[in-house]
Amino acid sequence: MRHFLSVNDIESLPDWVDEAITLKQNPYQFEDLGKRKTVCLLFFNNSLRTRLSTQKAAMNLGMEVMIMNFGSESWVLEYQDGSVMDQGTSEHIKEAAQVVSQYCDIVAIRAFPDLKDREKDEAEEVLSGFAEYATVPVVNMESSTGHPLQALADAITLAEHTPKARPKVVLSWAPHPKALPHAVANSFTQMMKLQDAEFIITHPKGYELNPKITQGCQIEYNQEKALKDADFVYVKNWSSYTNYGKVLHQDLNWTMTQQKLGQAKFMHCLPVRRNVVVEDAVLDGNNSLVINQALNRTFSAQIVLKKILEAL
Ligand SMILES: NCCC[C@H](NC(=O)CCC(=O)O)C(=O)O
Ligand SMILES: NC(=O)OP(=O)(O)O
Repeated sequence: MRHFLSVNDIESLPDWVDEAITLKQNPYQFEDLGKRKTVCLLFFNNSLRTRLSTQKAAMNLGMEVMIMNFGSESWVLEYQDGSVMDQGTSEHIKEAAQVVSQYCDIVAIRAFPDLKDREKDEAEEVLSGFAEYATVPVVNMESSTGHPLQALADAITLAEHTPKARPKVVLSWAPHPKALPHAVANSFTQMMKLQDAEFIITHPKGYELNPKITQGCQIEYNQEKALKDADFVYVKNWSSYTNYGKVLHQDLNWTMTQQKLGQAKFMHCLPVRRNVVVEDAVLDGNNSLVINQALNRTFSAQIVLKKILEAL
């Protein structure tokens, strides 16, 4: 079965990016491919872009779309094998995943981490549970550890705006009042490893990402040094990985400003906290690509759904 669970499920990043850019010119080219096919979007967490862009992508391919806020509207699921279900969980993932599969041809899932127990989050019980027991392909719409649809949209955006063959791309940590997941930063890093680019990650000490993911990446603790001559600056907050799920500090010296950005293009997956993560002048200026990134979410989802439909 052809699941799309992580950046590793992108067969060829340059080919998929090219295909997405072509599709963007003619989004209805494959409007018959999804005829009488249904995608079921299950949300355990909030969303604006992922929900609407994935729905739009499916509609462009002629698919039917069913959406459910699973976290608030369905039964609380059990994931443990062999558990005695006499506590708060009402239905096992084994039945739920098989049942959902009978109503659709593809199931897409958003399930964020709790950010309390690293081992539990890394086990990806929701996404992996569905991937194990569903009888249809599963798509990751942001899980505990990855957001591959976002990374693919970011690759499309980079390709559309790159000024040179080997751009300098900086992933810069930013302050945030809440403890946020590592998923976006993880998938962006994994995607950048597949690019011909000078890639640098910058963050305060203590905010190191999973070393398995950043292995081989340049890490620079001095933000100013990292940002020098950058072509693209991707800003994102994440909570500590080593001191798992903790907000160590909210140092506003790391907020992205127009002055720090210089001539570089600004990127962020959204939603973004204005004047905490990034100052107004950047978002309201000409170098912000955030709205383009959000548009490209449609085409990253459309490429993924198209590949899956073609393999059904
Ligand atoms: N899907 C894009 C980002 C989702 C999530 N951000 C958030 O939860 C921000 C919420 C807030 O700012 O209250 C994250 O960082 O992974
Ligand atoms: N970028 C992104 O995934 O946005 P939503 O959380 O609004 O879907």
